[in-house]
Amino acid sequence: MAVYTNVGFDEADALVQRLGLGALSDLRGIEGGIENTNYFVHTAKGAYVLTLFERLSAEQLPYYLCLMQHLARRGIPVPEPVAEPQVRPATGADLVQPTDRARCELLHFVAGKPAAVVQRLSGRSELSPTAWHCAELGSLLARMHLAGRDFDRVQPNLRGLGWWNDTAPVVLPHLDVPQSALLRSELAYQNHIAASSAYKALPRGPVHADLFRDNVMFDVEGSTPRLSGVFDFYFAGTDTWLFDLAVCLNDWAIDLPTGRHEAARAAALLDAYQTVRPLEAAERQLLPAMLRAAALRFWISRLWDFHLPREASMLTPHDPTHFERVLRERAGAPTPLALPLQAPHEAVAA
Ligand SMILES: Nc1ncnc2c1ncn2[C@@H]1O[C@H](COP(=O)(O)OP(=O)(O)O)[C@@H](O)[C@H]1O
Ligand SMILES: N[C@@H](CCOP(=O)(O)O)C(=O)O
Repeated sequence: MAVYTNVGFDEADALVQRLGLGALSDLRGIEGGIENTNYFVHTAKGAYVLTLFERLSAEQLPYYLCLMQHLARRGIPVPEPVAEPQVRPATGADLVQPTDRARCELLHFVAGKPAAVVQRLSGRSELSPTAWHCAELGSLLARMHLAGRDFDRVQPNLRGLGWWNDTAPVVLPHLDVPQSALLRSELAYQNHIAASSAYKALPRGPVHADLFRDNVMFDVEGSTPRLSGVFDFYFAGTDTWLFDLAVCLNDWAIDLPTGRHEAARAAALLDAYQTVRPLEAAERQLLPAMLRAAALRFWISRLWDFHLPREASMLTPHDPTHFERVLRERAGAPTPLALPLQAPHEAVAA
């Protein structure tokens, strides 16, 4: 469980009442998660999740909360944040502008921390996905990318290349010689890729950037699992759609003990994605590089969380060696997927 900040019953009750959700009947710290403080909240009106943001600032949060609202309103199964009811002034003269109002309405403060209350999704995560689950995810991911095209806010992926470059020197002292060599060489490779014209041509928009198995829920209808929702948008940002796809492939379509690519699940995910949005030539070309980028991103963040842990009541950091293995696999097998990945005329040009 990651509970960095304890929230009292009365304080949570005051918040949900203010949001028009009725009286609080149950408040429980959530097991799982590493980034923020999360509680399951039950009120007279239903089931919600209260999140206290431990690292993100009140200035950064409207991007994530408004993105969730935007996607939910376009039919993507995303928990919609609960807005603060507006107190209407007697005259229209001092009404706030819609953008500012949206920012204030979705963001709350609890125990001195910025906080949000979102709908609780039904279902459960599937940690041993089949090709069927991967196809459900692939289709949802493509629909989510398309639904984000008219989202009007821009905020970079805060765990993107700049963060990797800044954080590598912080974790390097904790690594042995082969690990340091891998980290340095992969970072150099990713900086080279990011400067290429092929990379600059990649389509981009708001991406989830952390769509692991534990951030997706499935309901079972009869014997058929149906994706019921995706959550935890707090690593989202404006980035390439391909990076988002690579994050998913690296978590949903690998053999976990070895980190090796698993062909049937990867094909199911990719086919379902491409049924909704076919990949462009530059994306097919750079998929192997983005699979490496996605492995590097989570290797660095896991190293950082592991070697520089934060204070929490209970916290189980994720194993960094997993993504070291995935990265070695990806770097050693540059075209693991059944796609025409690199036509001769599409070589990466710096
Ligand atoms: N909207 C939601 N609906 C249902 N369960 C949720 C929701 N948000 C979070 N959870 C539960 O809380 C856990 C931790 O949430 P997560 O967002 O992954 O935390 P963190 O951002 O701290 O890593 C999840 O594994 C899930 O069980
Ligand atoms: N998914 C990341 C870490 C972020 O944790 P989450 O619980 O917020 O998804 C990882 O596995 O390293």
